[in-house]
Amino acid sequence: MTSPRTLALGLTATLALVTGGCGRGDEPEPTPPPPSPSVSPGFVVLSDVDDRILTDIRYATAANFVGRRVDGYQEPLCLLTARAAEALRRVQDAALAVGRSLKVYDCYRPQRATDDFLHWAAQPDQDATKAEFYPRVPKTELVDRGYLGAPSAHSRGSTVDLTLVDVPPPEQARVEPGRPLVACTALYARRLADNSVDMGTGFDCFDPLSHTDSDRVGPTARENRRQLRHLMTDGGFVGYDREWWHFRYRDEPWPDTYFDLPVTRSSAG
Ligand SMILES: C[C@@H](N)C(=O)N[C@H](C)C(=O)O
Ligand SMILES: [Zn+2]
Repeated sequence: MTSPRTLALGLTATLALVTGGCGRGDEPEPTPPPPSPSVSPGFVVLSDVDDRILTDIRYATAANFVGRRVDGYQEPLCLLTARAAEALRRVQDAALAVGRSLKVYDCYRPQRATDDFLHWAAQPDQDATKAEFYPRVPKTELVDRGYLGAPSAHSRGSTVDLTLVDVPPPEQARVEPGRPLVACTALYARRLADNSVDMGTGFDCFDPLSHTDSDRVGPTARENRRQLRHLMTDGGFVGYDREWWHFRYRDEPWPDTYFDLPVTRSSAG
């Protein structure tokens, strides 16, 4: 069993303390983790708890802001603490009752994946995905502006990135490598093919337009964001003012522990 890491890791810990990571808005400030015990997080695979929830684990593919599979994502699975997964199952019940389904983009995120993000963010020349994912924000500012958490609540196993999809779900087009990049801030019909409802921006669009309460998105997107937030808040999750897709389970079992197990079925249990 890989033990959780303390994050007394120089750059990562320094960034966490200096920037507050995703500690803005509704999210509490991340506290420096204590020396980590050797504990098993008790993760479950979300589809084992609720196979009605759609999954599109972008960091296990090249369809993400880094432009390649991210370190630690060995399988396209959503791992979560049992508590968060059960809560999400209840949110899915409520979503289906209003004709919509949840679709998760990211769940538990190993610390090595955050390290990969930070390493990528520190390479100004690796800007191949800028036109799509952060067209108006310099990559060197992604951490300071709160779009990348360091450390990230995702590594505690009870935080999810997700959206809403109509039921029955429209077909999702395959994302072709080498496709022309379209800004995530573009109109719904022009953005990266995704079967989700219009949220005003694509997922992982690092831009002020993604701020949950932005008044610069259209009325449909505003209503869809309100609906997602309402469903998640009622289910015990806390949103984040910088990213409409990011929610942390309020009663998380590991509020101070950051794990580094890879995303693979054998990390559950
Ligand atoms: C990278 C994005 N999907 C996200 O989750 N951002 C927050 C701030 C995080 O990294 O914790
Ligand atoms: Zn997130």
